[in-house]
Amino acid sequence: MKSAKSKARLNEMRTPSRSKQNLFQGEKDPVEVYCRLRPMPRDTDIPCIKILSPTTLLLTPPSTAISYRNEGAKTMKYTFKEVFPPDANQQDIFDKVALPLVEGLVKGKNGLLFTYGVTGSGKTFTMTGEPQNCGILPRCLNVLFKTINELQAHKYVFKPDKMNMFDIQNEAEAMLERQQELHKFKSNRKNNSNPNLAMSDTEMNKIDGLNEDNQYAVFVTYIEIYNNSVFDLLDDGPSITKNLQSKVIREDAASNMYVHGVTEVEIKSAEEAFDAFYLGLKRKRMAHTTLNAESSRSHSVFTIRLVQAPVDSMGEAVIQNKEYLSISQLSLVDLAGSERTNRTKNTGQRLREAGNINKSLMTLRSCMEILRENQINGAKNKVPYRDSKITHLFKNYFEGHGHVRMIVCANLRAEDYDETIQVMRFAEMAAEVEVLKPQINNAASTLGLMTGRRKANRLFTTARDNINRPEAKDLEMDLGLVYSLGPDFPSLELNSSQASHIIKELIAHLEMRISRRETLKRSKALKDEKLRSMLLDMEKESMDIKSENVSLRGQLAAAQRRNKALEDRITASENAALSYQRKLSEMSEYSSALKRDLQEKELLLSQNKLDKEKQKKILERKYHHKIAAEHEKAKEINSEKQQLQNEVEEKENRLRIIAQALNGGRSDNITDLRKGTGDMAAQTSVRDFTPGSTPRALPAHLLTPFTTAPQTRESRDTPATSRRGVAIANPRYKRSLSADGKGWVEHAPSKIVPMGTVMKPNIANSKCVNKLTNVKDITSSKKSKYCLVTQDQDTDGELSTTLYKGNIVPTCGGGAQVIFNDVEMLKQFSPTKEPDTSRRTSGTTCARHSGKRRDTGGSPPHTPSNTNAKTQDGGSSQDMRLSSNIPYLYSFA
Ligand SMILES: Nc1ncnc2c1ncn2[C@@H]1O[C@H](COP(=O)(O)OP(=O)(O)OP(=O)(O)O)[C@@H](O)[C@H]1O
Repeated sequence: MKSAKSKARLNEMRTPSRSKQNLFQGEKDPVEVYCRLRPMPRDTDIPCIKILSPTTLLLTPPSTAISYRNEGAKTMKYTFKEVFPPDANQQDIFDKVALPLVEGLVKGKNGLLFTYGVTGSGKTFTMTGEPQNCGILPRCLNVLFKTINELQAHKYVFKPDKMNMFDIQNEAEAMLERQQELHKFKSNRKNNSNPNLAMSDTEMNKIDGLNEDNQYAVFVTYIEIYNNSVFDLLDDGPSITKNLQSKVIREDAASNMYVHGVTEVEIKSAEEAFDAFYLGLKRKRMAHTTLNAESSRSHSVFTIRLVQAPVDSMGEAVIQNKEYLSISQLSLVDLAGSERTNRTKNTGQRLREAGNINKSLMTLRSCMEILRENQINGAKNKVPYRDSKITHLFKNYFEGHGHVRMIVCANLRAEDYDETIQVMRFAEMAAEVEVLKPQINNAASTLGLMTGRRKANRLFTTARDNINRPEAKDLEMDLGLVYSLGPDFPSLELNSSQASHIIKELIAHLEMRISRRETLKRSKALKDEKLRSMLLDMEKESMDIKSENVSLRGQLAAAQRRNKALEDRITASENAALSYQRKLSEMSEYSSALKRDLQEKELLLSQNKLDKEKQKKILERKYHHKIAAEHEKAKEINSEKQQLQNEVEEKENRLRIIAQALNGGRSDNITDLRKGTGDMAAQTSVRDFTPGSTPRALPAHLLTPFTTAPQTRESRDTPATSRRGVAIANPRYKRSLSADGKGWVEHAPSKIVPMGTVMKPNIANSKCVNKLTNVKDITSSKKSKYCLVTQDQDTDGELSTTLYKGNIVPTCGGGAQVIFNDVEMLKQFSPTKEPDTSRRTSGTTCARHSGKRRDTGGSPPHTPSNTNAKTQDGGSSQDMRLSSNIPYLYSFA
């Protein structure tokens, strides 16, 4: 119930249309209006159009639309010749809308196709298309050239006369112009091609029903109507954006409208046509609006004119008569988008553009309306074609003869509803306008020329060429009249009584003809048989060839596949090689940078080397000087040493004399010595020599540090103020050597080097101590000898053990003192070392130095460990760390 109601309401709302009777009266055709819906730009968009059937649309106003406010939610239904859904492809649209127009074009009919719709609804997409998805225009050119391909006249045979008509030139004139053009082309070659617009040859089929007895030529013009001025897009002059002259629209002798002085280019192939189109496209004014980033702001008109003229009876050259020319044209129009200026928010130039666009579309609309009214009511209202350039130019289509088709492009989305509804109304109204059916001008038929003459001529030429070929020499050919039955009939006039002989003659003639006919029949039958068998052979051969062809095709396809694979591999390897080359060049750059670095560093290095050599030479020179100086000094020292040695020897001799004197009690000797030695005698203390001990000569350097002042017997009893802390030995308390037990106190280092490596004396009846902490060790009556053991490494790296031996003498304070009187050195030389001849004695040398010293308070002797010697009566301890190996006196006061 509800659906019936709404259906009734829909019917009510449909705009008034004329009855079918009116539409198809007489020799007129209505304007055919198609609708193409473009896919919605965003998934979130809400549609306002629904496809009810392949020809009908339903529009529902959204609540935001102006018409919703005025009329409420009234749905509108619109009918078209066909509705193309959003997923319709370009080929479908071309086949259904444009192909019939191209067919009409080759048959001499005019056609007009325009796209109409709001901005961004897909007009340009439909007309031009996109790379790899061509629109109507490239497809029209493609199919046209595929159709007329071999039937084209040579270039410049037809030449525009600048007044919308054409002249016909003979072959010589045309050739001259071609040569001139070739010359110009070479010097001024430009490439405007856009390969993306070109289509593959296999995509299009050719049109059937072409008059093959005509020669054809294609001319194109491409104009733009911008701000109601006409501009030539194929003009090779100054750039379209600079100071371009607008063109005027004129009427030619046949009352056809045309753009005066427009560049009309003769095109010989689809590629040339694309070049021309692309050149024009580049020049088209494009501007951005807020609605569409690439919106065209002008109407563009691409016109294809096809000129055709019949060939002569020989089927070769065009008949040189303009009257037989047939000119048909197909105009493909991409109208600028209609838009609501308050919605686009355009200002200034853009606002003016929009105003002009809308005005021209409005004029188109009112022209259509008035035309329709005139056609319906028979009124003769003036149609305002001249109000706008676009309507002015297409006046002929509406008043003259031609097919007019329109594609209405529409957006499904609700936000475009208000504009879309206007477009739909215009489309509905345009569909009711009628145009006269185009007439076919077949001037050639009035010439009385046979049809198919061109083909016949071609076949004849081919056959003649074949006969002249050398391989056709042996071919059996019957080029004369094959089936003649003999001479002409004798006279059959029976005008006398002897006519019977005429009858006999006739009978004989007829019999002869009959027999000849029989012969011919037999020969024909034979020939037929021969031909049949020949045909059979040929058929067989053809079958063989076909099967061979199939297998060859298979092989070819396989080879092509292989080739393709190889090509792919080659491309891949080329790419890889390229990348390797890049890497190689990078590496070589890097290596050359490294080499440069290396060279710089080598340079620096050699510089440094030179500097060092220089310094070395300087140092060597200095060193030589120093060595020489050292030699000099050594010589001096040696001589000094020699002198000193002499002195020491002399002193030793004196000391020996003193010792002898002491032992022998010869005081006179002492006196002599004192007299003789002066200071030297005073430096040596006689009291330090223990009776019974073996006097030994101490080296001078061991003696000197302890003898700072001459000592006398008196001064021995009273210690010098500087030696106040040191106990004085009291010879009265001295134990006799024979009485004591000759026990040894052996003061050895705590860390003794293992016996295997260092010499160590074996002292019998000894007590070994590492530290002298207990005074009883030396004051006990059993120990009268003291031996201090040190182990050390000499300057040659040899280890030696030194024994400092002495007697323990009790002091008057109850303590004890040690008087060193012997030094024993045990050394072991390594056989691998360079022997020191001065010291070596069959592998082991014992150096023994003896001497007696009286402690004079000098530096304490060296001990292998830190030794604190405490005095017996609790006196202060003494640090005995030493810096030399010289034996001293231990004193325990
Ligand atoms: N049927 C379609 N399928 C896919 N994309 C489309 C279709 N129609 C239009 N488009 C896309 O929509 C955009 C606008 O289309 P187009 O430029 O053809 O609009 P227009 O009506 O010519 O605009 P204007 O009037 O401003 O020139 C383009 O990017 C185009 O690719």
